[in-house]
Amino acid sequence: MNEELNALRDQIDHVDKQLVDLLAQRLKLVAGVGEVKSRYGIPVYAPEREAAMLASRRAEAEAAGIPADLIEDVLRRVMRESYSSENDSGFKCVKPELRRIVVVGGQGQLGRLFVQMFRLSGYQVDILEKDDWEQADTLLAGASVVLVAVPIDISCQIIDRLTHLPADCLLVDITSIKQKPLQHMLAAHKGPVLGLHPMFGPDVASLAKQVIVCCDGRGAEQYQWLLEQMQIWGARLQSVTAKEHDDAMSFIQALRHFTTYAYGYHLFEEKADIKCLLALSSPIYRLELAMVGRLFAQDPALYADIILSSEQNLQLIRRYHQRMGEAIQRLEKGDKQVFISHFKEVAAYFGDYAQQFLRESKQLLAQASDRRHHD
Ligand SMILES: NC(=O)c1ccc[n+]([C@@H]2O[C@H](COP(=O)([O-])OP(=O)(O)OC[C@H]3O[C@@H](n4cnc5c(N)ncnc54)[C@H](O)[C@@H]3O)[C@@H](O)[C@H]2O)c1
Ligand SMILES: O=C(O)C(=O)C[C@]1(C(=O)O)C=C[C@@H](O)C=C1
Repeated sequence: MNEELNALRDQIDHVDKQLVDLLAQRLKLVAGVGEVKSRYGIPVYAPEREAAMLASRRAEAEAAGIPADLIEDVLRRVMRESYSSENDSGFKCVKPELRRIVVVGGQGQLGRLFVQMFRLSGYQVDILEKDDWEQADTLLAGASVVLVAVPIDISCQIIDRLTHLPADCLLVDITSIKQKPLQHMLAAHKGPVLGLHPMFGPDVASLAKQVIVCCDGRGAEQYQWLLEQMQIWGARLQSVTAKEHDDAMSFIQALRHFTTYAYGYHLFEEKADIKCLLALSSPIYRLELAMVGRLFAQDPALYADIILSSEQNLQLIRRYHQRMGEAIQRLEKGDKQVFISHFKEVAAYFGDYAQQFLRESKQLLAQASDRRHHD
């Protein structure tokens, strides 16, 4: 029996090796695509091409009697590799006549990423770090763009110092909040102003598909090139007002980070045994625990700054706390029907999204499960 099994396994090894060769061939072709795209300034991420390609491969898979989802999963993972490989050829420089770009805080986590992307696109970039302010006047006098990438709590203070930029210089920031920094930028500088919020952390391998929120300050025609440049990097731009941004971030960041922190704090106070919880977890609980645990692997100052950035955030958190109390009171009544009817009201609010989220999370869980191993 073992021999029979071994013979089949040998053949599987052989096929898998062919897969490795095919993937190597594919990545080589993708490197060629990256080179062409870099020359002509074509965006890394090509959603229409992906959709057409996936549709054809799915149909072929079905015809060959294998699940269409299998080839789609494989190709999506392969294309993730394409995005980072296409960074290697650099990017077309949309505005080669630009003088220098100064990134204030350019050695920080996110500042460094922007410095790298600008340099990969052929721009001259200077970094202004915390001990460099003596040379600031010289650096800033020759700048065409100043990008502020300092910690949130000092962002406005730093912006207030940028009062002597060249009149045509573009002033940009990447602070995680937008109304206050944008007001300060408009007050400090009379030229073009743009607020950005990259919706990703420093660990992304590529900007393909990553969202960057853009909030207009002034002089849209003078910063249009930067939007084009970021699209070439593969980013998806979302233009909103600074208020719309901050209102949404109260939910997406402040409330989310707070509830995650509170959940971790609760586990700690309850002395919950993480090892045991993990051993007995379903994939969804493991994923939830991972979402909580990953917060505590990161910089507490960033989270403190985000949550404390506005009174509006604290008010939202207080209302959440109050609603938890109300939900507990309903439970304490011990009336199952009350719970069910309230649950249905909330489900109606989610509407079709509830089903969509169920489908999406199923796929995520299947992928998380692939990565599981005995530990
Ligand atoms: N890290 C993220 O995931 C993330 C995501 C989106 C937006 N942001 C925003 O990016 C900005 C920077 O965040 P980060 O995580 O890169 O922080 P960071 O602490 O890693 O980097 C900040 C940099 O600013 C420098 N700095 C501090 N004081 C300075 C001064 N007086 N003058 C010049 N430079 C100074 C620091 O030396 C450091 O290199 C913040 O506004 C944050 O809201 C961060
Ligand atoms: O065809 C392209 O434009 C590519 O960049 C190649 C490729 C791929 O790996 O197939 C990668 C990224 C694009 O979003 C689409 C397809």
